[in-house]
This record gives sequence, structure tokens and C-alpha cells, in this order.
Amino acid sequence: MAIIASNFKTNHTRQTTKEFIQTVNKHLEENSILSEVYIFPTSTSLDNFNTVSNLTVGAQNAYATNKGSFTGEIGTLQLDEFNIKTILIGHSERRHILGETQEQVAQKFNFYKELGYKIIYCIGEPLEVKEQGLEKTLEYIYEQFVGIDTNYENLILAYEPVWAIGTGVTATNDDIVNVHSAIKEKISKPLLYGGSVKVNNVKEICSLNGVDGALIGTASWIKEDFIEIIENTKDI
Ligand SMILES: O=C[C@H](O)COP(=O)(O)O
Repeated sequence: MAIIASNFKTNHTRQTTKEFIQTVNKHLEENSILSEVYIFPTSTSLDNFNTVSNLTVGAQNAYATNKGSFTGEIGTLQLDEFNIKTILIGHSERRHILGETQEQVAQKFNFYKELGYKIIYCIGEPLEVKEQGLEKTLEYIYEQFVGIDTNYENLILAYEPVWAIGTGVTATNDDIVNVHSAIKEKISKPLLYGGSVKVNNVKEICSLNGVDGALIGTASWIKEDFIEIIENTKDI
């Protein structure tokens, strides 16, 4: 059964998030679709959504704290209000745009692991590393596992090559299979692919060896498209 996740990034409002989640939820329920579906809205759009058991709403980010003085951040006090127990950690935009170091990412991972959160942990290499070949790419990716308990029971991994994110350039099937099979040899966890996944390539990508689903940004932000993505992958 495919795992399909939508990362809203900095898109949608409280109102459109609510409409999106309710529409997706209704579709899953009415069509008895059993795929594991995740939606990560902005933190301002989190709420107590009433969803079927295979639709989970998670946080794109939170600080490694219950509460405190961390201006602009949220902690578990705020997540608990909406019963959010799922979080994305290590996304490339947080690493490369917001400057999160591996040490900070690992600290966050361990904090949320201790609390039993479901963690979708992202890894992936920038273009200059990819251009140095598979060996260097894997070396770079393995560095992103430093300080991370890859045996954690509530862990899903997401391989997202930075050069493929939001660029419209999807990794080739060979690129994906090479990296996924190498990671799978070391770590026995569900592994999603992310990076310019679209309505018309999601089925092919999710059918590749070692791919357990997709983490999707741009192509998932229109609810009808996200439903089509779910439809296209429901039998995998
Ligand atoms: O979290 C999602 C990924 O960053 C992929 O984004 P994208 O589908 O817009 O390339």
C-alpha cells in the first residue's frame, strides 16, 4: 500500500486547508481507499481535524521543546492542542534555506522520538554532490543519518534530491532506484521519494523497486490533483 504525503510548505490558508482536508477525507472514506495519506499544512492551519484512520495531519516543523522562549517557533504544547503526533524533520528547505545543521536536526529528531511521534525524516543531496556520482551522493546522504536512530519504530524516510525539489526536474528512475536500494540495504524502513513528483509520474515512481510512496509539494496543492495522485497509486 503506497504512502502518499502532501507538504503544503508555505501555501494555503486555514480556510482552504480545512476544505482540502475535508475533501480528501471524504474521498478516502467514500471510496474505501486504504493508502496511508499524510497532509502537512502550515502551522497556522493546524486544527483538530476529524479524519479516517489512514489520513494523518502532521506538522511541517516544530522546535525541540514543550514550550519556552523561541520566537517564531512552536512546541508540543501547541501541537498537543490539535493532537498532532506526526512531524517532518530534516526537510531540505529547513537544512538549506533556514540553515538547520545536522546537529540541530538530530536533536529535534531525538526530542520527537522520545515523545513517540511518527517522524518523516528527509535526506537528499544538492546538485553539486549528485554531479560527483553515486558514491559521493551516498556518502553525503549517510552524513544526514548522523545522530539519527534509524531503528526507531515510528520512522518513515523520504529521499528528496535537492535539485529535484520544486524544479520540475524529477530524478530518473535509475537515480531513484540506485539511491533507494543502497539506503534500503542499510535501513529497513519505508522510503518515500520526493522531488517534482506529478500526477502523471507518481504511479511509475511509486512502482519502482525500493520506493514505498511519495512526498509531494507543488503537484499536491490543488485538492483535485492530490486526489488524482491518491487514485493513481491506490492499488500499488
Ligand atoms: O516536501 C516535498 C518536496 O520538497 C517536494 O517538493 P516538489 O514536489 O514541489 O518538488
